[in-house]
Amino acid sequence: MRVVYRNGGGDEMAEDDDSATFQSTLEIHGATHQVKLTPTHIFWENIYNRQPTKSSQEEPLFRHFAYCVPVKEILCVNPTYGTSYTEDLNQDQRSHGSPVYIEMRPLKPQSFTLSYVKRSSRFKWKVKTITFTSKEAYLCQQWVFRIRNAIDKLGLSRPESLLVFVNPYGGKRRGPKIYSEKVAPLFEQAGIRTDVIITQRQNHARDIIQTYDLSRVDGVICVGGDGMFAELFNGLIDRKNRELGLPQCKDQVPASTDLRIGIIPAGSTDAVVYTTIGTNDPVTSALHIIVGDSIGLDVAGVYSAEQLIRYNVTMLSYGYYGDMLKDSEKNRWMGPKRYHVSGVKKFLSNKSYEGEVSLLLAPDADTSPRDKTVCVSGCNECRLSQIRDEDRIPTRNMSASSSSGPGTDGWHRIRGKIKVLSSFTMSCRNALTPYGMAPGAHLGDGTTDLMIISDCSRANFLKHLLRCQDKNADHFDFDFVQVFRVKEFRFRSLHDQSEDEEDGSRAAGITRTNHSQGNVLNPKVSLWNCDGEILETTNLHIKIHCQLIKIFARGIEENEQPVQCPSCCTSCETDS
Ligand SMILES: Nc1ncnc2c1ncn2[C@@H]1O[C@H](COP(=O)(O)OP(=O)(O)OP(=O)(O)O)[C@@H](O)[C@H]1O
Repeated sequence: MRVVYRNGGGDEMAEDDDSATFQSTLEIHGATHQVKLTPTHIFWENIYNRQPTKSSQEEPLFRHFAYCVPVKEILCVNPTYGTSYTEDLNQDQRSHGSPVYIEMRPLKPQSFTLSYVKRSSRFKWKVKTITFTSKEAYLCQQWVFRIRNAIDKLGLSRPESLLVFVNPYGGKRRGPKIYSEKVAPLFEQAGIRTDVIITQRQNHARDIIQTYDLSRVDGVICVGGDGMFAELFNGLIDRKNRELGLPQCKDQVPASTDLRIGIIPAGSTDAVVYTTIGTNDPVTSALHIIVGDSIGLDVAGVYSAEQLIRYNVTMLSYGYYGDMLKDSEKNRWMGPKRYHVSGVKKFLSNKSYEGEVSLLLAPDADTSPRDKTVCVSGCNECRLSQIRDEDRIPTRNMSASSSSGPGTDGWHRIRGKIKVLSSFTMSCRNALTPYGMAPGAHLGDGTTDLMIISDCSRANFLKHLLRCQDKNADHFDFDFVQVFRVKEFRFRSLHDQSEDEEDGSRAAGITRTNHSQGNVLNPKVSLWNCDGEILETTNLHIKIHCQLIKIFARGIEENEQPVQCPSCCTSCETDS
């Protein structure tokens, strides 16, 4: 028999005949249910609600609705005990009766609660708790044991201990409140130990990571925005490579970090959580951490004169977005609205900057930034890229379609007045651009989507900006916009006297540099916006490192739809 099962994320087909490892009848709200456990799912259905097939055409499917939860999305299962005798005594009896109480509880559980992930509105997860009861206490003990065993057998690598950094300064400054009210109780319920540090200053978290005993934790969490996340992964990559004695320079592939990073969104943009989970809901992020999700993210190494400046994962942008960020820092008190104010100011100033972009196209360019395919959970392109990267298969070179052809070294060169030069290592979804600034970019394919907007009129630039917010429009489809999927690129300003250092001596060690501070005063050069932080070095060389870090997420879930509870459902209980 096959049954259509229903969980919070949509109807799901699952075989329930042969693979049941445990089953019995149990009661939910006094109604008898048939409950089954298989290695991957737990199912329950009200045995009196079975709907026989209406016609023979429905065979072999015996279609009726039951409930199904994947074992990997069970948060915890706990026995519950009946009320104690003393709880039945009223306050008067307690205070004036016998000074000594003997607590009398049933020794064995007569019920157990199952807490699991339930999908609510788009991409959002919440906790659902349901209580199963039985007159046979032994049966409840067995269920708790079997379900815990099923979770263990999946080998999910769920965290037991976490180092948590809370940024009290980012976004609307609600990080500490979000953590203590929405996230800490969930970690506690899941039995996760935490060491919580409220950051006191910029780079505080990065400094702590350099010396903290990381062997004690299974992950590092930031409660903050993209800037805070960047601090954490920069700190972790630094630490790993320092311990291995690897220099962080352009020609050295950095070692990847083992510890996963979790992000509880409390920033202004939260592009990483929007792109990897689909929503900036703190509870959803906490639940992805608790169930032990994992996904690899590409990291762009940003180098100047061969030396590493920093690592980047979202947007790295020169021109308009750099100027806008610089201006917005003065208005941090406005919260996220500061970006709108500065965006308008910089739009009106309509500046472009002369420079040269050199780029090396992605070697396995079966995909393009303008593909309509979106990187989703379990993305095949990212999986293949990781295998290719591990095997280091020699790559072929492709010619660019709209740039000057490659030189003998395989590099394409584009020179001119540039309004925006943006590299998107992920699609960079956010509240304003729901499909992201680079909708086709992948999380882990070892490439970045490089957009070049040439000098253009304000009206044309406005058209482009408006299209970024329209999911049906292609904001790359203008003659002043070019986009390439690249593995590596360089930028050189035609007006930066202070930096012709690409051929300088190779740096060793992990010292990070920030050259040419003098450029801040040079009106002919702009700044870089690197994951929402300002970089004042103008001439940069960028290299993408495939899936260098791992985070607690699974990517955007395709076809995810909330499901309305049918009226027959007896399973709905408390949402915590
Ligand atoms: N106590 C603190 N005081 C000042 N700055 C801090 C403090 N703690 C952390 N920071 C810094 O605050 C910066 C911004 O933080 P965060 O990324 O969390 O918020 P945001 O910039 O508002 O959000 P987003 O990056 O998503 O736009 C980070 O660079 C971080 O280093």
